Amino acid sequence: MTGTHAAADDALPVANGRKTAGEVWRLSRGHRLRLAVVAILGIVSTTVDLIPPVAIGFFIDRVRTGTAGLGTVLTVTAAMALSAALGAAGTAVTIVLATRAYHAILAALREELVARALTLPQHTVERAGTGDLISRSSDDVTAVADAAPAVIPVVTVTAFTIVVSLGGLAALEWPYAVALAVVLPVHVFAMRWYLRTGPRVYRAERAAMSARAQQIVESQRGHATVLGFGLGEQRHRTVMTASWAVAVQALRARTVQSMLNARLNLGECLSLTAVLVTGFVLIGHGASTVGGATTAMLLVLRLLGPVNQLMFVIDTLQSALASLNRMIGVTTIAVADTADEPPAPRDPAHAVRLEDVTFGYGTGPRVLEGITLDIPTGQRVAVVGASGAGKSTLASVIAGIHPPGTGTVARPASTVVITQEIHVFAGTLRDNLTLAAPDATDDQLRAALDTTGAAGLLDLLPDGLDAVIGVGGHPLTDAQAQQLALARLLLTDPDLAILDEATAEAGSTQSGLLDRAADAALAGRTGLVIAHRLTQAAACDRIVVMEHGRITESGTHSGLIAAGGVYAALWSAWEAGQGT
Ligand SMILES: Nc1ncnc2c1ncn2[C@@H]1O[C@H](COP(=O)(O)OP(=O)(O)OP(=O)(O)O)[C@@H](O)[C@H]1O
Repeated sequence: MTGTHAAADDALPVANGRKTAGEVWRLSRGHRLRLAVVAILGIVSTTVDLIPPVAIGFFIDRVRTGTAGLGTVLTVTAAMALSAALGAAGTAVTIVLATRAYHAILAALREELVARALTLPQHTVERAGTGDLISRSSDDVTAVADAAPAVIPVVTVTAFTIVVSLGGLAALEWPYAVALAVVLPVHVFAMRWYLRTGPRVYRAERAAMSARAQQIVESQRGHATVLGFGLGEQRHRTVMTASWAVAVQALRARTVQSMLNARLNLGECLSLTAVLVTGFVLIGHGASTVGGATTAMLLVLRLLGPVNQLMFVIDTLQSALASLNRMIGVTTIAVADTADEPPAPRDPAHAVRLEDVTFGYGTGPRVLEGITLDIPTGQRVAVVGASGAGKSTLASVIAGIHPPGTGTVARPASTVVITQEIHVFAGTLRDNLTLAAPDATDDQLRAALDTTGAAGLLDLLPDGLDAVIGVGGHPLTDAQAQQLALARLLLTDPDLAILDEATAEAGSTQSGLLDRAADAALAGRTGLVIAHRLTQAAACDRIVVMEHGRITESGTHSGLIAAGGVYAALWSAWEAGQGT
């Protein structure tokens, strides 16, 4: 990947300045005519703005030589009024056009970012942390959009004012331009120092914000676990530490800003002094008039105002650029990096085939070791084992969510996984179902709900399929959400269905209902069920037992009971537990 770097091994990439410039140029296609009009209007309105300093100098000289009359006053006043009106109108139009182009380009970038984020494989997002991606598509987009009102007027006006004012100063008397050129390096050094220091500080601030978002998202996502294990205090401390890191980085950023102010004040003082002394010497030698020196001072003031303003918005600009680099970092992740491993060629009689598969998360230890598994088409296999044995990881590797470390995985192209984390999208019940099958008719949607035992949901919701569910709508219970997911599975009609603890959350009254729903959803297709309740496993064609990342037993329920191994022991414990 070129033009981007990852802040840490697992972090999403961040584009460098060159890459960002290239991407912005590409996204500006379609707006270039508008940008050209911005440039022309900007130059013209800034040139018109030069009239007042020249008119004031002219007026002072007339007064000093006693040649000023009512005509001079009227001419100067009219020129200044005309310049103010034309300059203001031209500048306003320039800013409006520039702002429109800015937001149009940002909207295009945001669309690309969201489209890319939605196609990133889960393992890439998990490695980087969901918070990082969320922060880039929320905090960073906001930072870039919020920068517009402050940055656009200043950057557009300043850029043109600098060019035009410098030209005007040189045309007046070259020593003025030379005097300014001598002290200009102070501004340049201030700018260079800031450009060197600012992005680093702002990047660190944004990274700290990402880390904080990640901690908050994890605490909320794992709410049940946090409560279950009494981790509230620990999570609170973790979020506080992450928040404090944001505060420290924000303080650093504001310190850098204050140091910039000090440098700007020094530059301003030196520039004005240099031009004032030059004017004094030139007037003394008869090379300039008092009016000319006044015009020069006014031009320098005109120039310094925008230069200082530019420095102040560079602060916002740097922050926005750091965010822009992070946004573009996501959009430019190479497709090859994100493409899931294609499933190995498969034998139609064997829906799933794993050969000597190993897997570990990131640089962590292996959690799957030497897994060889064959699931004939149409067979329903249950995976059982202790917590942490690797069942969910195996399901993810089979589903293609995580590519295997070594070994090969073959699976049907059409595979659907249902995990405990079922997302109900904010929208109608119909929207939530047609995600899986956009062309499904209402009858088909109702039939899917009926098959998964969720037809009663339609009676509960007065608007039926048009009822709004999810955030801001009718809340669904966990069991209803699972039925919805199973109905989506039915509508997708995949060759392989993987149910990872899909019914484990259910209470005892719901579990029978969900077992039947899962049974109906799996009917007639190859299934892999990560079973926590052994009755679910017992109903499968075959059971594989996992221990410490390995498959240690495999067989039918009765065969494994007869073998008297780990499964038999688990079953006895389960039966004993049910009896109490
Ligand atoms: N995203 C992850 N990053 C790092 N380690 C992980 C991740 N997910 C799981 N693990 C680790 O991998 C090992 C296997 O976890 P896995 O969730 O696959 O087990 P499991 O048998 O499904 O457990 P459970 O029944 O508790 O869900 C565990 O040691 C777990 O801590």
